[in-house]
Amino acid sequence: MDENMLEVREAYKRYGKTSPVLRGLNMTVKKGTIYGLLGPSGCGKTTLLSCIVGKQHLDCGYIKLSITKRKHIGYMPQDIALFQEFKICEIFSFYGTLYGMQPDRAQRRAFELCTMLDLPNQARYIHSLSGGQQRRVSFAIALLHNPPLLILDEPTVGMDPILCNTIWEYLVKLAHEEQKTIVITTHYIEEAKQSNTIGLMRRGVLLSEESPKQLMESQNCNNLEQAFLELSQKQHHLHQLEKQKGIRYHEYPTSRLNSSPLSLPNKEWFNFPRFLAQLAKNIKWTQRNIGILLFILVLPAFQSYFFCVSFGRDPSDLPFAVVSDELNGFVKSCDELPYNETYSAVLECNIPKSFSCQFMKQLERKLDLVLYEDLNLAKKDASANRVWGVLHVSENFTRSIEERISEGISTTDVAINQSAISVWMDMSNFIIANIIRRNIAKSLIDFLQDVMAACDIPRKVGDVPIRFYDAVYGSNEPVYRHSSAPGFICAFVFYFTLTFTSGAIMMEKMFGLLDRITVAGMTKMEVVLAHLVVQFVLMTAQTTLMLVVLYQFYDNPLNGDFGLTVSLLYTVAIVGIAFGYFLTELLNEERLISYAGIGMIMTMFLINGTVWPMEGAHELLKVWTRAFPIVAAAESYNSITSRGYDITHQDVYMGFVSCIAWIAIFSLGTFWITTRRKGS
Ligand SMILES: Nc1ncnc2c1ncn2[C@@H]1O[C@H](COP(=O)(O)OP(=O)(O)OP(=O)(O)O)[C@@H](O)[C@H]1O
Repeated sequence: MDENMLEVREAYKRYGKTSPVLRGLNMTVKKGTIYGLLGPSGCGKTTLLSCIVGKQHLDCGYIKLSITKRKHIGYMPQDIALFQEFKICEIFSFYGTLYGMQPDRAQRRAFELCTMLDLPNQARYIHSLSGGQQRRVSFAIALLHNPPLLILDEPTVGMDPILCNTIWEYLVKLAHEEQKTIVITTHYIEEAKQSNTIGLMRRGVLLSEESPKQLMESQNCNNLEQAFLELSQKQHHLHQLEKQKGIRYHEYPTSRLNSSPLSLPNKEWFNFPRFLAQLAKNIKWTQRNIGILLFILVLPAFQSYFFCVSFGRDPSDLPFAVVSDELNGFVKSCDELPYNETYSAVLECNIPKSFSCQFMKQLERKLDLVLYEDLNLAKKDASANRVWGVLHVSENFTRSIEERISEGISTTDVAINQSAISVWMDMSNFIIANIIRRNIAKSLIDFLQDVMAACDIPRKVGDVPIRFYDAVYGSNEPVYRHSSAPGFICAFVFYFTLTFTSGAIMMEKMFGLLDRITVAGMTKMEVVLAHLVVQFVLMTAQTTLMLVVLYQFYDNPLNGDFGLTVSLLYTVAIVGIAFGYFLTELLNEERLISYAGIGMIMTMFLINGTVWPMEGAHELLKVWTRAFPIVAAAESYNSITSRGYDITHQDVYMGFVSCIAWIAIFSLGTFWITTRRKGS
């Protein structure tokens, strides 16, 4: 092994249940040599390199490296994998810190590489560079710390031939003069001639592993392409023969006895400079995407504002038809009624105009009354959705009301019928229908009290015989918004942190950035902590704005301890972050994560009491609904803010317990999927 930098033995690898990509591959790379790995597209070169640098695990077999630290590898992935919002110099400084280089050394080395690779001014942003220039920056990063082992996945794709030549000359110099070991994949077979060894890969195995000269001699060819063709044909014929004879060499092994991860575990789980570099990178990204930042900051405040001004307020300007036969054929409106007389022989009622007008006066405070003369026309308009309903008052309404008061139980059936107000309503909207019904009933009670007063009877005689004392919690005139606010606030805090976390992680994952920085030595812990710092600052700003809107500008109840309220919101935010990480590991696709996030928040709104109280849910749902993320937290938030409970109350601490349990579940889930993924 002393002579060898890298050994791969009996390597098997497949993705899911598909046919294996690596089928018992063996590879040996000597120290101080260039190893050109050639093969057709899809033969498994990138998969093999990913296993060598530790991005993935083999299913079976092992990889032996004679280096001891991850940072001894210089890795250039196939994807460009660069932070687009960074300047060239900032990228070098970032990777310099990851590799543990002194800033001035990193700068000097960056300058050398930029000159050699003919890169533009280091103050240029990555996104302003051409594809080829970005590839060269990516190549320079792999060389930055002058590592003993270079793993380069197609570094020369799309490059100018002169530059390719310069790069190969440089690689040859590195291998021969500085004893660096280089494993390089390329599609340009001819350029690989400069390698010391060529590995020809096809169908997941190496067909040969020789120097270019030996390879051409052994295949009796005078160029590498022909040699590769010869070997491929031999492999094909052998494969056909084996198939005919029913021999199945290189099948995926049923046991995983030899499977082993890369022999370079990252022992240092946390390194402060690396953490700072990642944090500075996150801050820079946030600063350079100021539009997104402002959107993230202001959106919750806007949502809170819209919630306060639109949610739970009584619908107004609802048109409602009134047909009063007391007026019909006589006058057009109550204003035109000329008289003021009593009809009762017993009572001396001082009736201002008529009782139907008195009732309408109460009702028009709540509804937009439209007077009709014809009942059928009013009903037609209700059917045509022009009014929310029709209210009909009979011709003898005032007289029959008086009779009901004066005659009591001797009131005639005719008077009882004529004193009843008839209503036909559009009940298609549950909330509006119930509010109209409530308003009619309330107006009727107020009207009856007016009648009592008009007839010189104490007002309270017309009162409903029930007395509501001061509310134990909340107000005597409950506002729907107040009871929905806890569910709304908790769901939004959860959702915002979830989207920000998954967005940030996916952005790094999608372009291969996360893999690259991980290979360069960054640990998951450093990535997570750096993200958490930015997330907490943003979350604090978001929550502050949200709370100001909800509690300073609008009168939502805040009766409990403010510190406890904020602590609960932070706990909810951590659930959102944990769920964000979980989704990014589970789904690995931005679109699916968005669907999952939206599905989650919709479900929350349905079951956490925002739209309807949990107590109204089906019995079976009621049993487990509190176990759902954020539902117990919303209940806890309500108990703190509306009832003023403290942490010792079960309703309050169960919110925290539920959140902590979900944080643990999502974190363990993330950990489990991460470890499984590497192996698949
Ligand atoms: N993450 C993945 N999930 C499922 N299949 C994958 C994944 N990555 C690669 N593959 C499949 O594995 C096979 C080998 O892919 P790989 O990228 O290793 O080939 P390659 O030789 O590097 O190809 P190229 O030269 O085009 O880059 C391909 O069939 C590819 O579709």
